[in-house]
Amino acid sequence: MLKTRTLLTALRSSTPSLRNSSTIEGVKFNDKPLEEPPDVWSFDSSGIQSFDSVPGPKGIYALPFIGPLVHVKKFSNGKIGGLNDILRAYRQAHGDLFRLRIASRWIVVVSNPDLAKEVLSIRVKYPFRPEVEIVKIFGIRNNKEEGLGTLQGEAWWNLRKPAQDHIMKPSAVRSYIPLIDEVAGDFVASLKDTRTIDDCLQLLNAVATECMGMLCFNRRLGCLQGQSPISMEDLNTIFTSTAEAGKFFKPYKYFRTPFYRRFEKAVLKLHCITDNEIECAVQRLKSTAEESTENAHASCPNLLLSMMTDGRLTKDRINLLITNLFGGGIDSTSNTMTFLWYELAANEEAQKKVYDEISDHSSNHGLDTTALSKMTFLKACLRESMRKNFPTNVGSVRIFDTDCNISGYKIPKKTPILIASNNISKDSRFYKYPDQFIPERFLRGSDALDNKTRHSHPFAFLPFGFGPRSCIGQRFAETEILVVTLNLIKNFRISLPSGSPKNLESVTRTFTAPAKKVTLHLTPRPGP
Ligand code: HEM
Repeated sequence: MLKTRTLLTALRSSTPSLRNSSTIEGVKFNDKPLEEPPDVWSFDSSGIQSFDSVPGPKGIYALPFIGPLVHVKKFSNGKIGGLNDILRAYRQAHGDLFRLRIASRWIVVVSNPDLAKEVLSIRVKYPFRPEVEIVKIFGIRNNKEEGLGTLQGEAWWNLRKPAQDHIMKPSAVRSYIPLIDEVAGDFVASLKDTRTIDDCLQLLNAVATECMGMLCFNRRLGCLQGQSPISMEDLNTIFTSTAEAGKFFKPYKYFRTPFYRRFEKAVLKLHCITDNEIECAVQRLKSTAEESTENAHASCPNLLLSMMTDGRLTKDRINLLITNLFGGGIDSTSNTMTFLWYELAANEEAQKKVYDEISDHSSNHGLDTTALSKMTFLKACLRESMRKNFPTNVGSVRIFDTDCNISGYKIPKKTPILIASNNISKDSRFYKYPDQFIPERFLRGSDALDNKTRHSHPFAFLPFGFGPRSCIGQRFAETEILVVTLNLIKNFRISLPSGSPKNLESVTRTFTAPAKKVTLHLTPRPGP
């Protein structure tokens, strides 16, 4: 808890000797040298097989540019299907480790949890994720540094380390529970007279934006009353464009195409919104600090303030980070929550168990932190929903700057290695009955299930990635989804319109989204 005096000290502190410091009206920021990340990986190359022996397409299918075109045709019956379908077909043809051409480059794909573990356990100083070209080009054309998701090397680490110290600490996330609970409570109250949610995702976008407003700017943005500062259309443009921009032809590299211009406009708007919000948040902090008595703000968790007073980040980098968090935290959670609600609506029995669990553990006096930790079945439902409706496109990609040994093959440095997590989580070898919603898979001690049905390999399910480059917002996202869902199910029984399919079809952009509008019916539960 931050007391007013601490706030004042933090806001007034200034150290003349700090390097790279900049100021927001008297608030000092600086870049302190960071402790070095751990060991660099090296391997013994004796006795391993060459890269050419890695299974994969041969002959015409292995040719640069031509290969990808013909193999897409071959493996998808002439249709350019989803990348996951193509990877599944490749796995069936070549096994769990194969290489294939994307344009002129080789990439290596691993499709089982043991191989995923092998790749993700390679410890390097700065894990490298492939660049997103359109983001890079935007940065160059607008003189803006790249964000956490696409920065590399030491620059990435210098941003990631202080950010994760503040965002990933369980105590930091716990302190946001009452604030998320407040948003969730208001949301559920706004549904009092609603019997049908026409477009679930649209509504959840507003809830997720409101929650991110609390995390990033410490203020209620008013999204539940239709006052969202960012339009969902702009966020859609950003995420759809980053997914689309990776495709074969990239004219936006050379010209400001209409596609690129739409992307640029949406990202600039996002920057403008966060810059403005941060400025206002700093002003609010200053006036709070100048008041002599303690008030509500002083005892609230405050990510922005803790970063400003931490001393390792400049003002520009804090703005960049907050922009990443705000932009990255909306689409991801709203889509994931929509799938979870669909599953609960489609699976009456699971929903009843969630309701019973909520009735057993929650009270009417706000959400108790320990109560949330007891909602094990609800958590299992979330995980099972993410397994079945995997939230991201394909899976994590890693690139190493030294050669490495994967399963006895030498993988040359700089070769992207893709962990096909989306496919692994739906592979019947690791999850029997993959199309069925069986939350018990993720319950500890669920001995009634056999090993093939139960979740039994930690690397078979990686919706947030793994390791130092994993999702920095994981804890916040999970907490938000659980708290909002808990509030909904506590107050309403949810169901699908008659004739709805059991499984919701999806489209993959950066985050997986429902292919069609999701409509839900609400039946109020009896009061306490
Ligand atoms: C259900 C919701 C979410 C899912 C499924 C998700 C998933 C992911 C995944 C798979 C990655 C890449 C991991 C890897 O390469 O190994 C990632 C990275 C990232 N996520 Fe999330 N995410 C979610 C919510 C959030 C939220 C709420 C925030 C912000 C508060 C956030 C911010 C980020 C950032 C900044 C990165 C880049 C981290 C880095 O490269 O160091 N995410 N996320």
